[in-house]
Parts: sequence; C-alpha cells; structure tokens
Amino acid sequence: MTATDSIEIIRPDDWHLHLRDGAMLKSVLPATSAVFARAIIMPNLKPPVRTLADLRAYRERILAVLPEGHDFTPLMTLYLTEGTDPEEIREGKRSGEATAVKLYPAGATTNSDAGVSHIDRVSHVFEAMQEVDLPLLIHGEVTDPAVDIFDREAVFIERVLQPIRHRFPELRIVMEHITTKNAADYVRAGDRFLGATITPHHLTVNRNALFRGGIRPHMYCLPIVKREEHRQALVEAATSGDNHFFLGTDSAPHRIHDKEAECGCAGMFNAPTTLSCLAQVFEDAGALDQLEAFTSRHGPAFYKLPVNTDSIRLKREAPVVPDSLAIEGEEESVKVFRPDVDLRWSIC
Ligand SMILES: NC(=O)N[C@@H](CC(=O)O)C(=O)O
Ligand SMILES: [Zn+2]
Ligand SMILES: [Zn+2]
Repeated sequence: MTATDSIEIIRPDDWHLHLRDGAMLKSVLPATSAVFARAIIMPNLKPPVRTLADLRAYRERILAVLPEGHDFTPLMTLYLTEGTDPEEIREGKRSGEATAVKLYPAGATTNSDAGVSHIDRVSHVFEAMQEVDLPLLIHGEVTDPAVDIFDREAVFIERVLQPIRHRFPELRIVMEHITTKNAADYVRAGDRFLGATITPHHLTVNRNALFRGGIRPHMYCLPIVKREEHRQALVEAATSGDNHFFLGTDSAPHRIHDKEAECGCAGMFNAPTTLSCLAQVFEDAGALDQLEAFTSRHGPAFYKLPVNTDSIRLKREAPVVPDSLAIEGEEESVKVFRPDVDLRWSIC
C-alpha cells in the first residue's frame, strides 16, 4: 500500500482556546481563525469574563480584530465564581450568547484566583445549568498542596468530579485538557453527559520534554505533561473513534519573558502547529482515518451544533512555521509550540 500524501477533513473546531485580549488577541487570533471555524473561548482574562455584559463586550473585541475573509465564530463562555447569578445562566442559554460555563478551582492555573474555592457554594448554579442544559467545562485539578502535581488530575476525578456527576447526573460536563490514563478511562466509561478535550501537546510530549538538556519553560503548561504511558493512553483515546474525546488545543499564549522567568507562566501557544501535530500522531497510530472525527465531528455532537460544511486539506510536507510570533506594537513575542520531532504535515 502506498502512503497517503494528502488528506481532506471537514473544517475543524477548537473546543478549548485562549485568545487573551488587546494586542495579544489581535496577534494570535489569525492563527486560529485561518483554519478553525469555531472555538470555545476561555474566559480567564484579567479581570475574568464573569457576566453576560463582560461576555458580550469580549465577543465584540474578538470580532473587531478578526481578519477580513476569515469566517470564524467565537463560542463564548462564562467564568464561574462563587458569586455567579443563576439568572445569568438562564439568560445566557436563552439568548444563545453563552455556550458553556468554565469552572476553575481557585489557584489551579493561570488567572484562576477568582475561581471556586468550595464547590458546594456553586451548587445552585449547577442546578440551573442542568435545568437549562448549559455545559460545564472543568479545569480538573485539585489545588491541595499536599497532592503531588502529577497526581492532581486523578485525585480531582475522585474527590470533585465524581461527586458533581453523582449529584447532577444530567449536567453536561467536559473534562478539559485531560492528561492521564486515569482521566481517559474515566471519561470513556462515562455516559453521554460526559466528554473530554485533548490537546496536541499532551498527545506529542511527555514529562521528559520538560527537562531535556535543562529546564524548558516552553514545555510547561497545566495540567503538567505526564509520563509516557499517559501520553500513549491519550493517543489511544483520541484515535479510537470514541466520541467522548475531541480536540481542544488549549492554545494559551504568554509573552516569552513571562515564560522565561523565575516563576514562569503555564501555557503553550500551539495554534500554528496543532494540525501538523495531530496528523502526525494519528498517522503514527495508523489511524489517519479517525482524524476528522476527533477534530471535526465529536465536538459538534457533544455541543449539539451542526458539523461544518466546508473542508481543509493537509499534505505531507514539512510545515513552515516561525519559531515565534511577534505581538503587534510590542517588542515582545510568543514562542510557538512544537514537539521534539520534525513535523511532516502541513495545511494546504
Ligand atoms: N493550560 C495552561 O497551562 N494555561 C492556561 C490556563 C488553563 O487552561 O489551565 C492559560 O490561560 O495560560
Ligand atoms: Zn485549564
Ligand atoms: Zn486552557
């Protein structure tokens, strides 16, 4: 059999994306909007997108800098706090302005300080979400400092996720950016109310990459990359055709100086290399035929949205991607994520 040199897939969506704001937003948006039709926009701005008024204003700022000719729909989310008003949930669902609500355990990740410290304090919000069928997106890590950083996701499933699902069995939940075999197994065994996003970096990199030849801040994100056996379990989940799993890049740009610092920020900017990474992972797993399901079908099915009607083509050719992206009007730039192997697929 001859190797496939070109593949066509339905235009993908990104079910987990950080676009930031201001000059950063303007600089990073085209990398996504050139390729993806829709993206779930994360609300962890400073200050966060807490209300529908914040959400509307942020959506306008995104659309205002969308390049001419790019057909892109930002799907907006609300940042859950202990002060979230369930009425906002109902109104966000009714008007169609809110696609989901994001739960950050306070202190778990970048700009999560305004998040939730005690899950019981948001029960009434979960109730409203379950009632109107608005999905809950979760950064699934415990913040207990006694729990090892590599175990925080697995412990979250037992201590927090399982009780939420037990109490709100028809609340649709996405376990965001899963990183462990534990999470993959848990989600696979779940019902139709549970899904998970998987990132290109967790599919291509294991924890050795953090320390190869020295400490490498551009390989640092949360949840932190795990052992190889976990990466393999994620590849198995993503390529299996199981519709619980779909693409969420978690593309999370930070200025290089904020990453190469004494206390560097968590997050990787992977929008420019995502599809090259994915085609390679799926091909290496002998599952190129499952790529489209992961990038373009399972996400819309979970979110009850139509599948995109146009397509994109990938070809077997090393992609030309710059090492970093300049931020407009600044001397600063953002490093582009790439795994420690040569990429061999590019977008036509
Ligand atoms: N993934 C990350 O490491 N960082 C994200 C936040 C998040 O998704 O947890 C960010 O906003 O920078
Ligand atoms: Zn997160
Ligand atoms: Zn994220």
